[in-house]
Amino acid sequence: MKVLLLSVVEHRSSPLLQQVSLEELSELARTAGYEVVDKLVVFIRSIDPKTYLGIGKLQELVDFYHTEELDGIIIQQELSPSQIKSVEEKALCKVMTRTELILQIFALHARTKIAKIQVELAQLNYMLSRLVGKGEEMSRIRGGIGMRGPGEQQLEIDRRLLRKRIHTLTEQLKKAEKGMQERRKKRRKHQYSVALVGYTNAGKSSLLQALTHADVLIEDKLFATLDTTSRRLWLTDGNQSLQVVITDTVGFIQDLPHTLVESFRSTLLEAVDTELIIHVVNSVHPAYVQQIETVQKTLQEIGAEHIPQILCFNKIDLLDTELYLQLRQNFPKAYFVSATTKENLPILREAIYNFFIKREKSNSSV
Ligand SMILES: Nc1nc2c(ncn2[C@@H]2O[C@H](COP(=O)(O)OP(=O)(O)OP(=O)(O)O)[C@@H](O)[C@H]2O)c(=O)[nH]1
Ligand SMILES: [Mg+2]
Repeated sequence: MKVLLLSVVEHRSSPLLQQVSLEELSELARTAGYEVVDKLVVFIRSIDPKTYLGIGKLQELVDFYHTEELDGIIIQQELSPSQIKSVEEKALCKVMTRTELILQIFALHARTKIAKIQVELAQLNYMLSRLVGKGEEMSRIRGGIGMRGPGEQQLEIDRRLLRKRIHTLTEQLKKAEKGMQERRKKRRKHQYSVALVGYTNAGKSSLLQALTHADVLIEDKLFATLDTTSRRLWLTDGNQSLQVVITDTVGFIQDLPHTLVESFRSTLLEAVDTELIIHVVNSVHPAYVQQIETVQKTLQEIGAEHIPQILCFNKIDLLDTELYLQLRQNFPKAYFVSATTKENLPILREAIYNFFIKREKSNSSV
């Protein structure tokens, strides 16, 4: 499946960031199984209401890439349904937005019943929001008065069917979540808990495996993990020992589609409803600073910003010495580990241990 990737931007602001997010779009496309023939940033003076990127630019792309021979074009920006239709008519191939691509990956990777329901809900809500937009576009064309056209009647039917299915799924999800919460509560009783949180592909599952020898899915793909996995972790300082439950979670991404955040909110909240968060960072990613910000923002969005965090830079085996020293200087309180070589994992274990021991002491002294 051959695709062309486009990011259409109005200003020439921060070309580096444009490049990084295009690189991420490319990773997303690869994860979904597409072959990327080319990726480019298209600069425009202003958004064209009909085709978004403007008919001239579009024609250039169609001629240069023979888009009719491609399986699709994936666009970083959120085009309206009518803009997508216009581009499709001109390019003679399917056009998809980044949101749709992410939804597709989630659908591909969902394994448990609960994840499957959550993904379908997110997809349907996205479709519904697009249909609502379509209705508005239509009524604008009609000037707001007059008879209902056949197209609009169909829209009404589609909308009603979507809403019905959304309602059924929401009920199913509520039931499944309740069961999950109860099971987890039982498990968590009298147990210390930690969550591994971070940008997608940071190495959260690898760390869980390295720390607990759990058999979890690790892939060089975005959103490999959609279901939360919990494992036991034994920590000791030679005298005293304690058991901690450590949970792997779904990764975060910049501009995570709103409907996905909504659908996964309860799972995420459940997963991070712990005493401690280990925020895992891919230390060799060129945009690691933005990735840290995105994770903090998402934690805020789900109401988990108050939970104490340990910042943990992973993949240090790939870092050159200079960068490593620089990072250590910039983040003096952070931990620097490698899930692959297991470097510094004992120090991380010690930090987790100390966190709970300290808390225990302060609790008993109150
Ligand atoms: N060199 C190196 N590679 C690592 C390290 N940790 C993880 N990786 C690789 O990074 C990729 C992503 O690892 P995962 O553990 O699946 O990452 P994740 O954060 O769970 O990703 P998602 O579940 O997709 O959000 C895999 O190819 C791992 O082999 C590390 O310390 N060093
Ligand atoms: Mg994972």
